[in-house]
Amino acid sequence: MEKQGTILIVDDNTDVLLAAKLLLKQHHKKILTTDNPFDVEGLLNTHQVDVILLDMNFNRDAISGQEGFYWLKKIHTQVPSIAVVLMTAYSDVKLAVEAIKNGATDFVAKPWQNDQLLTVIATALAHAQDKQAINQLSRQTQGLSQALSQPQSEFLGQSDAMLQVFDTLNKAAKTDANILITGESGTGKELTAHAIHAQSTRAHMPFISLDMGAVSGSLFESELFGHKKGAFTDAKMDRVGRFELAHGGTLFLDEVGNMPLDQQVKLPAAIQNRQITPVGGNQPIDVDIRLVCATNDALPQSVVDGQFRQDLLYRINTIEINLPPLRERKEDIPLLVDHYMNIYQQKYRRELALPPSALSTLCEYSWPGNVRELAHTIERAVILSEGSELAIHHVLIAPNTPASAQSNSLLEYDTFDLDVLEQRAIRAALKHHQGNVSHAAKALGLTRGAMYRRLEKYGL
Ligand SMILES: Nc1ncnc2c1ncn2[C@@H]1O[C@H](COP(=O)(O)OP(=O)(O)OP(=O)(O)O)[C@@H](O)[C@H]1O
Repeated sequence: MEKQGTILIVDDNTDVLLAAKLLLKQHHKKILTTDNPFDVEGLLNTHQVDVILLDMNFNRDAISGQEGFYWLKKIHTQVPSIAVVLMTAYSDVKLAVEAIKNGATDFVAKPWQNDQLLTVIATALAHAQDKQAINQLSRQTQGLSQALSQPQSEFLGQSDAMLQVFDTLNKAAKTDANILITGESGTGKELTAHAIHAQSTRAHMPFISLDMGAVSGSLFESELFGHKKGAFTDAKMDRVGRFELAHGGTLFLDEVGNMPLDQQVKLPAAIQNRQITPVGGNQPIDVDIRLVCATNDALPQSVVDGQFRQDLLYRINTIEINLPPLRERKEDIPLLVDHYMNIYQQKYRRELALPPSALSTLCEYSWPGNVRELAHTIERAVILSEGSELAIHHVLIAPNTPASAQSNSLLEYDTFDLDVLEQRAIRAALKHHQGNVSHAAKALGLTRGAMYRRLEKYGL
């Protein structure tokens, strides 16, 4: 077995140091020794020590062990995850208990039994490694939750419809009410979910999201509630579900309308009771979450069609925020164009003026892909414009033609470029299905994943 761990032995008796070193070096990767506890601080600065075997008395006549406690405290202030095993020739149970109470991992009496010392050090090493792993995970989680809870971009709007959205959002964000966000693809549902989290009292806690459109049928329960090792063939170890990960924070279920009916059964009770049971487990776990869901499906209709449970809809839509399509709030277009021009001019180091004719073309266009499409259109225009003005005629396909004519242009074959034809088909399908990506993908014979890859590719 590969030797592991760096052990530091601190004892004023050099015979003890030598004996312990000879024994431990057969089992551990690196052994450091010092007879002077004042050296410890420097050693910890230069080495990644996992375990310290620390004498409790350094003055010949001292037998109280208080010195050991002093150094123990100092070491933990410097490196909290280090495991410290205290040793003394004057052992007694009281001292052992006090050592543990003061944060020692274990205690050995001198002279030691070799087997006993090896076991104590091996256990302390495992303990230290667990602590290091937990520290690393908690740092990761902190970083992740900070990154994830950052609003991805500014949330803009000046139309009456968007002012109404902001008003509802401000009122609802402060409560723990379940919120359902509806709207076509690209209208800003995910952005809204982030804004809710950022304005809630949970802002410093995790924002955990799950795209229900991307989870395969049999894995829903495990994704949401976690599973216990052995719960099913592939469950090789315990797994924490999204509900638990979001504890204290916000759980965002995107594309909630894509959840298969048979997988919806356990969700209403979990939401109602804020309690989940991992697959294969029998202990319910309390979870303190704020639930935000989003969909571009008309869920009441899905209920009528027998595709969505009514009790689930009632649980998730305490407050509903509907994001209107961009074509219904054209007053927002100049603001958004300005915003994305700033972003992309900075990104591509360009300085372009926006001619009034370009702005009016942008305002007249129907934006089936909503704000996402607008952002991508501006980005392409900034890259492709050759003069000192933003030129949009390259990037907006037949911008002034009405939507019906745009889809007919498919039949005219003014080009045989497959990419252009594919783009047009996707735009037409999105238009036809009011921006509903799932429905458009289905109509085009694509999976949602393949559809999203194409939307990304074409910047739609
Ligand atoms: N009001 C807005 N202000 C600024 N940017 C916006 C706004 N609305 C949407 N966006 C931007 O448009 C893009 C699409 O937004 P988002 O992903 O939130 O839409 P969505 O409704 O969740 O889409 P889908 O249903 O396809 O997942 C993002 O880059 C987002 O930052």
